[in-house]
Amino acid sequence: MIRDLARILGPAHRGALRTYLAWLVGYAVLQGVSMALLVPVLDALLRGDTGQALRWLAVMAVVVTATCVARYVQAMKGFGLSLVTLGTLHDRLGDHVARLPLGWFTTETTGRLSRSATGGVQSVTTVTAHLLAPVVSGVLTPATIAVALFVFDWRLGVTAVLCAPLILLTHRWSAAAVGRGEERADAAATVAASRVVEYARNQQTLRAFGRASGGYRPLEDAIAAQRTAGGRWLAETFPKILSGGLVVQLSFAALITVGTLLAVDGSIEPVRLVALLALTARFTGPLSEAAARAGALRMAGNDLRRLVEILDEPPLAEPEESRPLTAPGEIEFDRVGFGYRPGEPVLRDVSFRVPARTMTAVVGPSGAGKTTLTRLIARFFDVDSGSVRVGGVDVRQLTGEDLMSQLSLVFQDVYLFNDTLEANIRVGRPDASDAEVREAARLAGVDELVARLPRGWETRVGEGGMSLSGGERQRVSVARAILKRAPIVLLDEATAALDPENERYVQRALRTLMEHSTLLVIAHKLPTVVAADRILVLDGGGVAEVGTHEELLAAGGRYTAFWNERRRGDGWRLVPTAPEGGVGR
Ligand SMILES: Nc1ncnc2c1ncn2[C@@H]1O[C@H](COP(=O)(O)OP(=O)(O)OP(=O)(O)O)[C@@H](O)[C@H]1O
Repeated sequence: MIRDLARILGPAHRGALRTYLAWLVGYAVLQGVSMALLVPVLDALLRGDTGQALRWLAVMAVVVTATCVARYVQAMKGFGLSLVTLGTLHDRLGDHVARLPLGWFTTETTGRLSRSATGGVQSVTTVTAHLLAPVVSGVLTPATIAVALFVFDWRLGVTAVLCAPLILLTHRWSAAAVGRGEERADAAATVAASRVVEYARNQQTLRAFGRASGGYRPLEDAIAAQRTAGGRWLAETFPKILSGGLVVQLSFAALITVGTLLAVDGSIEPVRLVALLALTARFTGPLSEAAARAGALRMAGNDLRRLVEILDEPPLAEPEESRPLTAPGEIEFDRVGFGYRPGEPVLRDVSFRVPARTMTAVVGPSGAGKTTLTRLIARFFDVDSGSVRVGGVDVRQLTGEDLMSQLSLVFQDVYLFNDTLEANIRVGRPDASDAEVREAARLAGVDELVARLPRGWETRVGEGGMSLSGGERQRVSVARAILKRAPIVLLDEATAALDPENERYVQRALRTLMEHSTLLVIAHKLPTVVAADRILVLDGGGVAEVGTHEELLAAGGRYTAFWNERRRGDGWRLVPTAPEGGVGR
């Protein structure tokens, strides 16, 4: 745990951690020594040797003063460190998460991150503020007392030393059970939390299918599992915690028994025995305190480990500096192999080139890997084999910033910030002039939308853009892309969002984008496919066919079959609905 803490604090604060630990150890030992000094003081007092008692009392006063100073310093340093831990953890988590591959952010990992960044960080800060001191002093103070018992009477010392491992083992056993139980309870709580989010997010779907009132089975199961894990945790750990306390009391009883037997035997004076029994009472007190806090410390240790695990997630390896682009605006896949899970390839040996300022339409059955292609270009994931090149350079040899400056992404899941429409478009290029923002909005059909909204440009769109329709959100996203003027645009022509009106605007926007950029479009609409310079047919994890619409129809292969099938379907129309016509060069 100390190692994890040192790793989180980093080299800048490791010295402070060492100093804190040194003061803590000093305090624990001094506390043991000050307690041990009770024996000669009481011994002298009970004998009636006041002078000797006063001399020992003076020594004790010095040691007690030193103990108080050490206690104060270690407590202040502990609090200071806990504040440093809080700040460092938030900074490091923030920096690290910003460098993680986007593919890392699943519902589960996001839930884990959110729990760790809030409750987990709070729990870790209690380690140096509250938990470590009682546990360390609860072990070291009794150890010092055991050494003193040896000095005063070796037989009592041996009894204490024999009891100590038993006490420590019992405490370790119960703390380990607390830790294991907490891990299970935490895992169940994380699942339950993500199910709650899922339940809230999917209300629309659940209601549409009449599933909202009858309960949501995955959520109920997750809550039941959380309850079971919590109950099991309590049932397993409670007896162990109790037995920890029992062992402490039994050890105290053993020390009294041995002391009494020695007094009966006459090998220890009753007066001395009284003094030694006062010391043995102090032997068990800190141990009980340590036992009480050991479970909490173990839980904080689990939180710490989970944070370290997040910080250990390998970030996207980025070069310090990008390699210069050799073919600006070009996209190339060179024998790319990729799968989301090991042993389950989605793309196999995929090679193709999209020359600069041309338009390529990607078509293929659902699940063929069309979206995956765009994710690899944007480096949400790294390829397993081969290379994806943007502007002639492997995306792994470009910094994240430089890669993103080459790309505009118009994907299905458009996120709109809870801000005005204008601010949402300006995200594309924050330093754009007002006129440029308006022009981009006009080309994407957002101005027509603005005219309909009560507060026009100042209309705030809700969090995640919920107050706009899917098609309207997509128009805002297209306006962002137009404004950004990136050399390459990756566009997913979301079928659901493309009613005839939206489609008209998207087609117009595509024409504008084509003037400056290379376009890779996951195409669902016939006009887009027909207008593309090249069509890439993706199937079975590979490129099945490449060519123009005419070439591919003439070839009579997979595209022709696909075309005929889709032409019969709703999503494809032979005649473009747009009055201005389809996309044309
Ligand atoms: N994040 C992910 N984790 C694991 N598997 C994934 C993930 N995203 C996609 N897949 C799987 O990879 C395969 C290709 O998915 P992809 O979304 O690229 O297909 P697509 O051709 O775009 O499909 P569609 O037209 O239905 O959107 C599918 O089998 C899909 O289940």
